[in-house]
Amino acid sequence: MPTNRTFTMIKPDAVADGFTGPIIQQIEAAGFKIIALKKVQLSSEEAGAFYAVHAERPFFQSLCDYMCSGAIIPMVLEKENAVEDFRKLIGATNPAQAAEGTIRKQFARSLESNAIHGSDSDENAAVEGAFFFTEKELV
Ligand SMILES: Nc1ncnc2c1ncn2[C@@H]1O[C@@H]2COP(=O)(O)O[C@H]2[C@H]1O
Repeated sequence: MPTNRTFTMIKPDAVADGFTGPIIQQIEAAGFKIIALKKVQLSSEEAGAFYAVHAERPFFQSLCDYMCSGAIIPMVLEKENAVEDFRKLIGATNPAQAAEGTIRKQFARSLESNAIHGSDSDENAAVEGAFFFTEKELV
């Protein structure tokens, strides 16, 4: 995946709360182009595989249960400096610490149910994008 791309997913709390439209609107208004988008529901195994890096963390099982509790909207986005700019747009992992105006500040419920994911590096963006989308879907 080119380095001007990042991976995101709108998480089950935000989809269930009806925030998909407003979140996508803010993403596009911030200059990100949507390269790929779909709606899926993860199995417990898929959630565990996606978050394998957190397997030893105390919140791992709860995170997997939450992530397969409802539909999610994975997307690949394109913009110059995509990874860094997108993490600024979504704000801190914990919405209580997220800056005013960020997506998590506006739409997240809690540290776990934090509305949206954003890749933390170009390398992880490529791996995470490939988890959900084929090469043909990422042209
Ligand atoms: N201390 C924590 N307790 C519960 N959930 C967490 C904690 N830290 C991170 N998470 C969740 O784990 C997720 C890892 O990916 P994200 O950074 O997108 O969002 C994170 C939260 O949803």
